[in-house]
Amino acid sequence: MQLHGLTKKFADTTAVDNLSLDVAKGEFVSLLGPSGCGKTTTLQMIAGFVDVTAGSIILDGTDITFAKPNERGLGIVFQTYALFPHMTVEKNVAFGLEMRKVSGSDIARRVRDALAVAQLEKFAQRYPRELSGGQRQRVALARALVIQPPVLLLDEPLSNLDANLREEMQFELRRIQQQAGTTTIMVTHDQAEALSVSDRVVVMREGKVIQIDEPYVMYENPATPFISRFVGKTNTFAVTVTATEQGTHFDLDGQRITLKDNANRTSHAETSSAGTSEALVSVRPEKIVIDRHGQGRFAGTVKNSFFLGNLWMYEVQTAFGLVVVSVINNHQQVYKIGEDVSLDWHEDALRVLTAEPAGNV
Ligand SMILES: Nc1ncnc2c1ncn2[C@@H]1O[C@H](COP(=O)(O)OP(=O)(O)OP(=O)(O)O)[C@@H](O)[C@H]1O
Repeated sequence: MQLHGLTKKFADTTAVDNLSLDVAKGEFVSLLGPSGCGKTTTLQMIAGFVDVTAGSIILDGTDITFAKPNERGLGIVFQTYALFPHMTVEKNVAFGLEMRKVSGSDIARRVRDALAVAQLEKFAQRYPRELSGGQRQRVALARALVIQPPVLLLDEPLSNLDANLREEMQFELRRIQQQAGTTTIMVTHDQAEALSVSDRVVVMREGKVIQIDEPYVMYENPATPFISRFVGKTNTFAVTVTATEQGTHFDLDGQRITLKDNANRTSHAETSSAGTSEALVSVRPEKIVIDRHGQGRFAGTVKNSFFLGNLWMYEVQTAFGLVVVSVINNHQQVYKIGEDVSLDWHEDALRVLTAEPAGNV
């Protein structure tokens, strides 16, 4: 499916601004961004529920920009997955095929297959009220997949589930999608969900696409300070970067730090005649090494500690601000509030983010 310059204006709001995206067959793409960034409007335009102001939607070579929703044949699962309460799971899943006048024996076979993929066989004769939230969500998925849609649209499909179930269902969603091989576009504001299930993530902000990348690439190389904070947690420091023939460096707490070539994702930094530019340097909490024996280059004091089960998170006061450090809980590295520590990181861990205009970070 290709989206070309998709734009939606509501009176004085441009909800979606010139969005282009090419989704490959079988690919799982997530639209990720904060509330109001235009994700749902994009999905609604693809589904045909919202008219397009400009641009086009191409499905398997056919322009469907102005097709009615039911002519598009897309599978759709919304946050409130309205199952038919008076129908069994089996009947709910069969409904779309009956509407399409598929023959009885084909219906039975396809429903059986869809229930198997969603691991719902033993619930086939139950009613929705007799199922848990996660099971109901799997019925909604099976119902959407059974029609073998060319594209499956998911709008915050897991947001009604509680935290544990949600995480479990992320893996389920990925498994079911891969097994069915269905091209999928999902809307979410949850970055962990987007990273864990998608082949590629599209980050949107104020109607515009600001980065499209594979989850790992996006996490390692966020294009802007906004993305580095929105996708995962990070520490940022404002520094003055100097470019010389020998390389690029900046000073932090009396140390000269030379940047590796891979550190600079954004190339449009304004460089002054002295060869300096203002930049934000970022380093992820898990890439910082904390040490109580003074092995690191930067001195600090533990201000706060948070136990997260698999991780400890420490807030460490340094000369260049409060730094968040995460350490895997391996029973060895437990630091107390008030303890003096030192911090360091591998030079590969640094990323330089060009500062966005004031008020836009
Ligand atoms: N029917 C409408 N009329 C006017 N403005 C609208 C309409 N629908 C959406 N908008 C506006 O368009 C912008 C994008 O909304 P959209 O619902 O696509 O965002 P979103 O990223 O999906 O947010 P959320 O995560 O909160 O659902 C918002 O500023 C919203 O107020």
